[in-house]
Amino acid sequence: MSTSSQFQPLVIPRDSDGFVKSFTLSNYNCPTASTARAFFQEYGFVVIANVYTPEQCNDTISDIWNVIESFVGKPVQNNEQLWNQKLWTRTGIIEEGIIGGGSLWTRQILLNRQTPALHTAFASVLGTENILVNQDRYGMFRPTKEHPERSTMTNLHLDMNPWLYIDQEDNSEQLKVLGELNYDSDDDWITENNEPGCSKVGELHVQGLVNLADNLEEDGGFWLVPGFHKYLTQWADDHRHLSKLYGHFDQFIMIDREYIPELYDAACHISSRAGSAILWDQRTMHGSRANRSVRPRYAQFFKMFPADHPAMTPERAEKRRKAIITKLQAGNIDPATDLTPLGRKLFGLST
Ligand SMILES: O=C(O)CCC(=O)C(=O)O
Repeated sequence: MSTSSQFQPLVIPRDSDGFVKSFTLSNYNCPTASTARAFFQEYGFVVIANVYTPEQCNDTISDIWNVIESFVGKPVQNNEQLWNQKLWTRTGIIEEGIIGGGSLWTRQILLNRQTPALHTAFASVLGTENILVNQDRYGMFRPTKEHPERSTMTNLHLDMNPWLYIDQEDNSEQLKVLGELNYDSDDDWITENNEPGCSKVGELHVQGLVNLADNLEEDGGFWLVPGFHKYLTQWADDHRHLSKLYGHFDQFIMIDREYIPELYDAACHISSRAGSAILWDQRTMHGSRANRSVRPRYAQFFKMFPADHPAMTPERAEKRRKAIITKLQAGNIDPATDLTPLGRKLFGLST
């Protein structure tokens, strides 16, 4: 008989419009940053408001459509009839509403990564301003109210392997995987995201997204099990039988409702306003709900991590730097003039 205690999901504070409580940060040292960090530690996530300006949200939505139209090969933004399954299979991971297969490298997606308020949000939660930004993709969920077949898959997952996380004695596997990255494939950037090391070392890993339009529960999008980050090690130990469904070294674990109905019942949609960032602890069971509304859901995904992480050897940092410079050039971005000093640091081009 299991002696483990039962997980009690937390109730999330919301405002009168149904949006989850958010924090506005003026800088890394402001008193609200400590309050936001305490909220993150308690709930496993935090919403930071006003990270992108309304103009930046609109420009980024336009960029998402440019990317979609480049994938499908014709203009579709203004004709919803064309947002059909046949065309959409060309846009990325259609079941999860992800635009792009590996990471994306447009001018807008790259320049967004040097947004000072985004840096402040991650720095406040990570407890250091000396951080690097990853390279990732966009999310776009088509409206489904009149087209249920366009729905994404409501899912819960972890961008890590919870059983490796609790069973490993040290971070040697993480150091090996990250040390072997050559950054010659767009998928390498996703591999970089999903190596949190082991529970005994206990690093904090923080993922995030910015919602580009107001995002209510009926629009679908990001949801999570509040407070799960503190329960992950016990949960992984109690659910070892599920590990057989995955490869030993898999670092993306999506779990169907039939195996964890209690977590699907406990998961909450993190409704937030346009321009808000949602940051979450990588140990938190999370994913997305399907859209049920007449509005698209738009988002950009992130991870940031301390620049002085032991796995960032000089050799790896140099390969990463060269790969980013090549991509910046392809995106018509001159690091000297288009990136800010903060941007050059975040991209790992200067210390
Ligand atoms: O907001 C979403 O669409 C899901 C994001 C997510 O699960 C992730 O980035 O790991």
